[in-house]
Amino acid sequence: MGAIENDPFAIFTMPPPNETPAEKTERVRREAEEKRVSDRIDEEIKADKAALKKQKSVVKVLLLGQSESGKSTTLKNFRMKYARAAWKAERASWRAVIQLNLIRSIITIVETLQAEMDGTPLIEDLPRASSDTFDSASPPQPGQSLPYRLNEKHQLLKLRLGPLRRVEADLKRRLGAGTEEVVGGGGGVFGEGAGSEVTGIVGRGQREFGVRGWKQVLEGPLAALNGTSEGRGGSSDAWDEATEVIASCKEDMIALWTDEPVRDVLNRRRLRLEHSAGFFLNDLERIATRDYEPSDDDIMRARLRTLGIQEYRIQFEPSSSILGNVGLSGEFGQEWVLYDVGGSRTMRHKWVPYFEGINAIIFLAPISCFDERLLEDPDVNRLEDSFLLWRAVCGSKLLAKTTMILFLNKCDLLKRKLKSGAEVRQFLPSYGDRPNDPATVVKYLKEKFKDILKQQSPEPRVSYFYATSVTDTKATATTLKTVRDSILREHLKSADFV
Ligand SMILES: Nc1nc2c(ncn2[C@@H]2O[C@H](COP(=O)(O)OP(=O)(O)OP(=O)(O)O)[C@@H](O)[C@H]2O)c(=O)[nH]1
Ligand SMILES: [Mg+2]
Repeated sequence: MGAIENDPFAIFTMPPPNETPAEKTERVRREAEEKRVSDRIDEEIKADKAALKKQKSVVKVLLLGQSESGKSTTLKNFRMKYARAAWKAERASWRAVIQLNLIRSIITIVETLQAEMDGTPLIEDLPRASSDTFDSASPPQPGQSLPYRLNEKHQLLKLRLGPLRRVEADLKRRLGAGTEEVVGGGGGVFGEGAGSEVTGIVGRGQREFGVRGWKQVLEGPLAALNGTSEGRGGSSDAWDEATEVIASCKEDMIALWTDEPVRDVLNRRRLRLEHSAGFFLNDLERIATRDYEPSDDDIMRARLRTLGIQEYRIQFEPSSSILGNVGLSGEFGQEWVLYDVGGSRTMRHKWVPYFEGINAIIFLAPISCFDERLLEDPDVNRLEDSFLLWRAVCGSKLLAKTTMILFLNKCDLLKRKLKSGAEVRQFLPSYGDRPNDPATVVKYLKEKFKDILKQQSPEPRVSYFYATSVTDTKATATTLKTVRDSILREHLKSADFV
């Protein structure tokens, strides 16, 4: 059989009849060139396909929620469990952040005492929430009618704790360009119209410190500890000086924090430091020492506000993946990118560009703050803000197919708050006469969030709801394992190219 019978297309590639030797040479050269171009195109297509497959095989998760909802803490849990080496390398660097958190609390107390000594009037009740479903007025605080009894001892403590201000400035400088003081502002649930880069607040004597790039910040002190951070103007000696001053102030800090009249003043001024972020005053004995090393729990509780968007990569071990269970191998789904965002209103306009191509949203709704208001907008109840935000996220067309995971967070604080007498129905009238216990509150709020999801989702979608306290690393590890496997399972289902 000839070539044409074997290959019907051979007729198109056969040499022309009566081809001269020169024509043949030219034809062979041309065919070789065409093959080279064709092979290159094939290679490029193959590489593009591989890149697309790799890109599609990467799992992308976005952490959303208002400021102080626990997004960065959830990320820390992920990294502690699944990126152990990087987590360990950063551990020492968190010491500076925790020391700064501690000093901030002390300075807040000193300033509050000063206001009391100066006779500065109590902050008036802030305006009521505009919503008719929430009542943001604070209930009367215990101890409001107690007389204050501040004396020379308090003046003396204030004097002796003065050097902490210098340490605060030093720590801030040392933590570097990645951090800055922040204040509030910005309207709209996604902070629309808030074009400016952050900056502002904070009410009730609290001040906060933000971080534009965790890595920058954490590398700063670490480099300083290693004596290599000339750019940040510091040697480890100067670094140790901060620790030295803090250690030498330990007894005075304890005296201040455990003083009964001081507690009365804090109550009168409605300053509940033990409920606020970055609270370490009950750990002074352990932390205000020369050889303090942060524990995992300390790092979870450390507070550093996120500014902008932070991206973290986690490479899961093949053995720790569910891939084997579903009969898949290779690198599919092992690489994850987690995006941590700043949650205050001025920063929310930056979220939307990240919605595209996201596999799952982990939305943090702190449910203990049913009686609190947004720092950046004191007219808005924090729980109400979470409902509005959840509504907007669930209703986003870009996220129509995204798996939604809701963490009803800060359950530990909810328990403490309910135990101390705060009543949910006082702030959320629709709660009605239901029992004011944590289980009922969690159940009620979970249903509310579920209803919103159902109403707002453009099409039915996969969703999961968890009651969490993400500072509890052990319980969170279990939750994260379930979350990871659920996200991966959905990702595999949608992976039509595998
Ligand atoms: N007690 C308790 N504290 C929590 C919990 N979750 C977070 N926190 C603390 O709340 C503070 C704020 O948490 P972050 O994770 O920094 O909050 P965020 O959502 O990242 O806030 P932004 O970066 O401002 O958007 C930290 O000091 C945490 O340790 C929780 O479940 N229980
Ligand atoms: Mg954060």
